[in-house]
Amino acid sequence: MTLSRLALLQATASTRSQRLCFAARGFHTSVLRRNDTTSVPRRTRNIGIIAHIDAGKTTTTERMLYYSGFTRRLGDFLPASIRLSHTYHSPSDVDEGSTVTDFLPAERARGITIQSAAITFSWPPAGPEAPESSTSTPARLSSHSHSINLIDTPGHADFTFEVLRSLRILDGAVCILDGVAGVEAQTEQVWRQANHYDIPRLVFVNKLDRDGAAFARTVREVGTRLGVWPAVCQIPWWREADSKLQGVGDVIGMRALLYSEGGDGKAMQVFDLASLHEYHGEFAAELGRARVALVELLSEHDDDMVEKFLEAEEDHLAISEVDIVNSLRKLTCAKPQPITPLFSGASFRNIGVQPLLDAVVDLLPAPEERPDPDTKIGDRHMGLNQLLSGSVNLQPPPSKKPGKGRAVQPNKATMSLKNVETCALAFKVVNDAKRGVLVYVRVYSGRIGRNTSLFNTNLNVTERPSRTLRMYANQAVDVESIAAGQIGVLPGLKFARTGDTLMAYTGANPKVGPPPPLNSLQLRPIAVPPPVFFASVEPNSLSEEKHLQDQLALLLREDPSLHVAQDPDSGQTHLSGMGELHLEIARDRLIQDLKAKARIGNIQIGYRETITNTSSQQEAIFDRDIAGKSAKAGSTAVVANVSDVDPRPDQIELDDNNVLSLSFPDLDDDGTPLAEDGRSLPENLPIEVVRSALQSGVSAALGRGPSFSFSMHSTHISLTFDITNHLFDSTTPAALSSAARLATTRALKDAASLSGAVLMEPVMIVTISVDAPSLGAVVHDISSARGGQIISLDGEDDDLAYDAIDPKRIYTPPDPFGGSGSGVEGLGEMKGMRQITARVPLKEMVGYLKHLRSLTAGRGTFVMRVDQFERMNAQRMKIVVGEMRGSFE
Ligand SMILES: Nc1nc2c(ncn2[C@@H]2O[C@H](COP(=O)(O)OP(=O)(O)OP(=O)(O)O)[C@@H](O)[C@H]2O)c(=O)[nH]1
Repeated sequence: MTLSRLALLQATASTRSQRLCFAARGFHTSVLRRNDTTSVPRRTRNIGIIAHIDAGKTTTTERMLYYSGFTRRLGDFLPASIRLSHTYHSPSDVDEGSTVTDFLPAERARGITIQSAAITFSWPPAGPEAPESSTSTPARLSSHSHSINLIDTPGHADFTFEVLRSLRILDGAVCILDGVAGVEAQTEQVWRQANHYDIPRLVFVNKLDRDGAAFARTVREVGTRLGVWPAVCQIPWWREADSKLQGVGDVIGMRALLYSEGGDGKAMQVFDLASLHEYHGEFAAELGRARVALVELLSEHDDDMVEKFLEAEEDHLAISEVDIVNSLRKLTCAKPQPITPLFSGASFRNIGVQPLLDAVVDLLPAPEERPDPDTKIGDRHMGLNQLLSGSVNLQPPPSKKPGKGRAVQPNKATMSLKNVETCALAFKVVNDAKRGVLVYVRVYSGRIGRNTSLFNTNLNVTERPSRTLRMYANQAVDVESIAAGQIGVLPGLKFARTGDTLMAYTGANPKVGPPPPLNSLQLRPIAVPPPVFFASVEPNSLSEEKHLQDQLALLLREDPSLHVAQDPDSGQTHLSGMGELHLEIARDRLIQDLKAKARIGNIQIGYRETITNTSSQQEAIFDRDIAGKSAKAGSTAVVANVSDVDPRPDQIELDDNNVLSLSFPDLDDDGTPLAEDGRSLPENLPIEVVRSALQSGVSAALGRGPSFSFSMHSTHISLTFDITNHLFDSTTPAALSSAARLATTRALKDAASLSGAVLMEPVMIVTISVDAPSLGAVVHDISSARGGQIISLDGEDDDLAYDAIDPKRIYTPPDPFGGSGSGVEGLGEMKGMRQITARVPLKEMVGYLKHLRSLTAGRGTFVMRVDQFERMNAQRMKIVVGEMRGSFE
């Protein structure tokens, strides 16, 4: 018998028919203790909250912080312990714009979450008020205080990259659904991304207090649209008289929690099954049915549960709470996840949040229980621990050119692994008005202390944090160090950007860093999606230019899905991003928060250019002074469309499907002259430096197409650096880069002059949710007026559709508003909202939300992502070019 159940029964023994009124275990508020034992990895949970926009992520997070004792009032801006020294008074809640996690001014103004904030708190609360029962009895994990690092992720489609960036450092996630809207398009998108990273997930069906709440339908949609069996662990408890949500039934612990109406949710009445039978017999019977369904579902996937069931003499209700939790935990952390534990409530009404927190601790994994983190060196992937244990051969393959292979010292690379002390991933950079730039890191091995030298493997620089902090929303607390499995914050770093890998390495000159190939190690690399919108940025005056460039650089450190390109001829700066809202927010951040004095032009679509012809060979010799010193270098370029060139094994993949092939006719792979008496590269120009300088020159040239100044797409560049004609005494990396840029630009112009430019446009995969009566009008609008192509209705022909889950086999309790529980008759209601998936050019989607709303009486929503860039036909190009000319005038 578990302690909580024991306590419950003791309490019920005296006045069995009376209802009990006490704060349930772990549901106390208490003083937050920062130096408790919760930094132990197995007592840590790194979790995120994911969902569709407005599902209630921020409200639920606020409640979590409140119940954990982190804030003293619902919606308090500052954590309780820090607030004591401030005289800060704030209104409450998202609607009033004062929540803890949405703290950027732009977020407050818009009432949506833009940047994910990382917050640490304890659950159950640590400190003297924490329950003492836990240490002696191995009951549920949630009877011990755990440290929860919570990342609040944004729900808007424009911030998908921000969600991805957070997902990769999470060990688990809570997916919040709106109990009225059900599974929405953005949720599906994020769910799939979480599948990609194998993130164990729980579901919380929120907003069940609202009229029209449909728990049963939402549960079934979890199965049919997210492709995972919903394991209903908590059912809503509707009031008999008026069907208002009053509490929840805990299917794991077989008890019911009754919340007082209008209360803060801390105190609740707890009924065990016997007293529930007396109080609300029908609900007690439903709780029993839910338990049967849960045990049946677990048994289908977990043989241990079958055994427990047999041990319990086939009585579903007799299986212990701990056995249920163990089975749920095992299946939640399985790869792929076959079931998702599902909870219910209404965080705005303070119902159901504490059991959800218990579930986070009980069912989601500790960092050490997660698979070995994906690591990349060159183009090879491996687990970090696998790498650090020395079981990966890091030797480069022998040179293919005969007779020129250099003997590599055996085990040299492997030996250097023992010097890797720490590996961490910078997953977020924020410019804090008070503390300067803060870099959020997740540490994967070792620990980061104050002054640890960190080598940035993306930028090849070493830097040291001035302090090590834990972040409590926008409040920072100093800590000695940040250990493996933890999330922390480093101030004082000047270069680290979101997504960079940081490594502490002993025994090397900090300026040089670890030896190759370790110096290129990447933790959990992600591909940055292509930007599809841009706007010009111009300083208000010349004197503002430097400040503007600094602030743009900061913006890019914060958000690598933004791009800044400078046109060397016009001097114009272009800021590009993934969506209209993305750029609008970037603009606000630049002007309002970072105080850049600049004008931002209209937001326009970022088309691409391509070529259909192969250029002639174009040679360029760069010969000019750079920083007062003469600099000279040369190179030769030929460009073609990628489809016209056979792929080479050593080609370099660049952004936008561009490909670079570098040729060194008189050098070996490692830079050694092929001829015995051949000229070699000078010491200050090793082959890696030459390669990287040439590549950066080519990338710069590709940023500006020959006809419309859009970036190039699907272009193959053959660049030749021949030591006899292109290397001079004054050759420097900067000169090499300039020569490569010049040669590539000339080749692009030559190719375009032969056949004219071709524009490419972003084509999106659009998922639209509409009410059934509007379906016809929306489909017609997409396919005729917008030139879109319908791919599927209700995900039927979608490649990604899940077909293994039969909604008739999903258990659900009945809904109070006419909906029904399990059974075929309940399925008709799922047709309430229909889903259209289509491919549509982005140009046709600009301003679409407003139009969709008018077609659907305000009920339609959509999300979209880039499918690919496609060549425009001549007629379409004429229209687009005409419009562009108009907008340029
Ligand atoms: N009735 C009801 N309203 C809720 C509940 N939870 C949240 N809301 C309301 O729903 C709206 C959106 O809530 P948020 O918490 O900001 O949602 P979010 O998911 O964080 O939204 P984004 O940050 O924009 O993605 C607000 O008006 C909340 O007050 C609930 O349980 N019941």
